[in-house]
Amino acid sequence: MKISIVGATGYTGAELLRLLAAHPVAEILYITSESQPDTPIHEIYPHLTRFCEKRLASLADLDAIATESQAIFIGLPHGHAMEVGRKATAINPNVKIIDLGADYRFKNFDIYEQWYKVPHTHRQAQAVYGLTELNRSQVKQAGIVGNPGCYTTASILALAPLVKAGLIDLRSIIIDAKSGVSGAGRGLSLGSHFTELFESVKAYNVAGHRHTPEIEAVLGELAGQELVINFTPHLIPVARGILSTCYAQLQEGVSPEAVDAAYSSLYGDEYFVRLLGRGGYPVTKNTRGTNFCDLGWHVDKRTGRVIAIAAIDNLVKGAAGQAIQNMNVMFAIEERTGLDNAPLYP
Ligand SMILES: NC(=O)C1=CN([C@@H]2O[C@H](COP(=O)(O)OP(=O)(O)OC[C@H]3O[C@@H](n4cnc5c(N)ncnc54)[C@H](OP(=O)(O)O)[C@@H]3O)[C@@H](O)[C@H]2O)C=CC1
Ligand SMILES: CC(=O)N[C@@H](CCC(=O)OP(=O)(O)O)C(=O)O
Repeated sequence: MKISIVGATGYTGAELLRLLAAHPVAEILYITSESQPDTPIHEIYPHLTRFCEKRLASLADLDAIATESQAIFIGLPHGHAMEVGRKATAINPNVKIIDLGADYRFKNFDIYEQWYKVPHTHRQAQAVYGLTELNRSQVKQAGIVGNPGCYTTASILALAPLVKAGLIDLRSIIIDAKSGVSGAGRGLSLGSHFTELFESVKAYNVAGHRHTPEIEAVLGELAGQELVINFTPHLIPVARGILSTCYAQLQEGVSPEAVDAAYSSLYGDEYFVRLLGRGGYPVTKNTRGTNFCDLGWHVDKRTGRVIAIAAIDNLVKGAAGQAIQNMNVMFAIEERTGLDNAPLYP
């Protein structure tokens, strides 16, 4: 399996390199950076010393990258990935693309343009949304995968069983989610400054975060009808981890056992979804550095609401891990390959 990573100097690129170092089948051909070409990657990320000491190439090498690779992971800001995807697939129509950003996540390009404020220049209707547990059979056939966002992975996994089984009022969904700061990438900004973050928690992009239309599109497809949600993200002073707490009104007469059955039926056989059951409390630390999503749910008899909670590592199940899970599925490699490590604890 010959693969390359475009945008290897970002946090998701570095996490791909960390995880792929333990992948017995993937051979990394090219890794790229536009700001630091020719630099050995372990000089930028010393934790990769002995695991990946490759010198960075750049997009000037895209002809060779596209021709020689079977798959290209793209870890670039939105708007840039689709240009790389467009050029790479023109050079080699057989190369598979796994984009970690938003450019291939939407079937409705108007919604993408409305929320991301850039024109969509590679409109591939056949691109597959890479939430592996929900779309495995399509991922298997895909040439291009749009890997989901981090908040969306946790929130959709928490709500999908309830939506799919028709157990909740679709107009009542509220998602309250918290993310570690690596979710914002490696670039410097005032918001990710230690003194701004430490000993503090804040909400941001209330009623306007870009993961809102992504969650609505996927849950709407599962429900077979359009829906709208409230989604409020929060920044917390940790490096990794997302905790997504999701609320919805249960339909009249839905029993707690019916809620339990919806979760077991969708995820009972899923290795990377660990069901903590009714009354379970997922903890981000238990998923740290791994591709697991831990799920627990509660039924509040007083309010008639169900509260579903998901914990993931934003850089793994929320990005690089799920991207490798998708690569494994696309190339008929056992799905856990390179991803079956225990969490670092405490
Ligand atoms: N961080 C997270 O938890 C998650 C991130 N994502 C998405 O994955 C993608 C990568 O995120 P992340 O790794 O966090 O981002 P970073 O900001 O950490 O890294 C961005 C990467 O893109 C490159 N880059 C930046 N600007 C340009 C440009 N104009 N042209 C070409 N390359 C550029 C940088 O390379 P260099 O400067 O060396 O050229 C770097 O390798 C984004 O789309 C993000 O939204 C998705 C899920 C989770
Ligand atoms: C903490 C933080 O800033 N998180 C990022 C989401 C990261 C992610 O999943 O990004 P994309 O969907 O854009 O690929 C944010 O809120 O924009």
